[in-house]
Amino acid sequence: MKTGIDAIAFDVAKLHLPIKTLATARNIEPEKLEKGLGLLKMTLPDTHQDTVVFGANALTKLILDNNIKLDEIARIYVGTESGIDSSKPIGSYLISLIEQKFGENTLSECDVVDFTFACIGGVDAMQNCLDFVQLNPTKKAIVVASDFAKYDLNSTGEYTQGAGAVAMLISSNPRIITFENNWGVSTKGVFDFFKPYRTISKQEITGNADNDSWFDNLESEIEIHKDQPVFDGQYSNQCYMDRTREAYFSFKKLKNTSGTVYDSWKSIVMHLPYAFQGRRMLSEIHALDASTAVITGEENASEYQNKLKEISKSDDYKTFVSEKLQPAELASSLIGNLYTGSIFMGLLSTLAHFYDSKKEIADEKFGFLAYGSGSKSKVFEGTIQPEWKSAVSSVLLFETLEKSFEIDFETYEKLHKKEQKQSIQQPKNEWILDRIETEIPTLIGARYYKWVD
Ligand SMILES: CC(C)(COP(=O)([O-])OP(=O)([O-])OC[C@H]1O[C@@H](n2cnc3c(N)ncnc32)[C@H](O)[C@@H]1OP(=O)([O-])[O-])[C@@H](O)C(=O)NCCC(=O)NCCSC(=O)C[C@@](C)(O)CC(=O)[O-]
Repeated sequence: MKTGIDAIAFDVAKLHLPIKTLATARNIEPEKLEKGLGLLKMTLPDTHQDTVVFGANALTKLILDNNIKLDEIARIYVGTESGIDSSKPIGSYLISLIEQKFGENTLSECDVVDFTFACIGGVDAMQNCLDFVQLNPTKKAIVVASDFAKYDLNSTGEYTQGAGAVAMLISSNPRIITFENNWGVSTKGVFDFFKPYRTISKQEITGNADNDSWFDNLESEIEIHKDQPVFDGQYSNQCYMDRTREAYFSFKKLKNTSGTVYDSWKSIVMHLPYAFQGRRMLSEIHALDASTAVITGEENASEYQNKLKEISKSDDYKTFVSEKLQPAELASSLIGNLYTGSIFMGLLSTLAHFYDSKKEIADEKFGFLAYGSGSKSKVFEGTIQPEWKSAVSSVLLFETLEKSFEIDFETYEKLHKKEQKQSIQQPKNEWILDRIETEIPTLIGARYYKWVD
């Protein structure tokens, strides 16, 4: 029995800062960001938006565009690394918002949970839902991948920021893509990128050592939460390359083939923290799995790196990139990193590209290379289904991204520092964060959302 993605919808932050504006303000050559990393815009949440809002908007679109009957949905599994609570999952918020709009108890028998493993949590949620549908072919599941990729000002991650969500209906006999049950996996516990609990000593804040209560905090250390990660950019690239290579060859072993795996893939969809990450990282796999050996593994470290550089500049590799990788990069250049949603946005970008250019891709195989810091990679493949075009015709990806609203650098910094209190754009036909409780002791921090027509 076939299982896979039957329908897909997205919601991306509607504000953007042109990368050129950021480059100029930060004294970086714009060509480095545009031509070196493939960045054109970075999207940013408005003051009324957060991870719940993006997830709920994508989920609402998925339900409305595809006339989904909520009593058929057995589970909604969320991939996110931008949780807003250490106990209550984003999934719990999504249930209450969808019931607010579609009727009380419409999802009361639906199983929900969040999956967190940096950018790969959405793929973990999907794999789990595929297994579930395989066991329960009459049931359907929804996967929502929602995140806000926020980095410190002036950091090397700053130009890769982005925000939004992708929602997908997982079913048997799906219209868009079916997945085979071969999952190459590579895992290693590392600190390439993470969001630790951080503390500041109360003494540093108050200037005295007596540990008096400070805003009801009795502990001598004050915990702070930051959306921005602690990370080592170049090391994270190395971990990405190592895990992806290992998962790719583990996948090849599962397929029990001696042929070049990527040759059987029409398109390759990778986790893209920025548009050109895939093309910058894949030259090694391209060489190692080539039908005629280009690198032997006998080279010393610097010879090996030089050879990879040479390969990445070769005509053969450039053709490989433009044929197999570029369609997935298109949306990423206009959005930035979506963390868990990035790989699914890459799929949507590829589908929208072939749809807009009127190319038939039914029965073609797509390869997926997922990565999450911390670190884990999963490599798997899927086959595009005959009804893919009708299933994506209402998605209007590039048309929607074109309408994004440009902001200036000053507004960007105010939003980043949370100094901007008023919405930049009036919300319409979407969820908004209405308020956060500050008074009632048993509800402190509770977040309330509402739909705006
Ligand atoms: C990714 C890095 C490290 C990049 O770091 P960087 O310092 O911005 O850039 P770089 O120096 O590594 O590379 C710039 C490229 O631009 C080129 N260049 C230079 N000047 C010019 C010019 N004038 N004209 C044209 N090209 C130019 C230059 O040659 C080079 O291209 P290459 O040849 O090496 O491919 C940085 O952006 C960063 O720290 N990002 C945050 C972390 C990150 O995204 N890591 C990626 C892997 S980890 C991951 O994907 C997981 C993640 C991050 O999504 C989190 C999760 O899992 O939750």
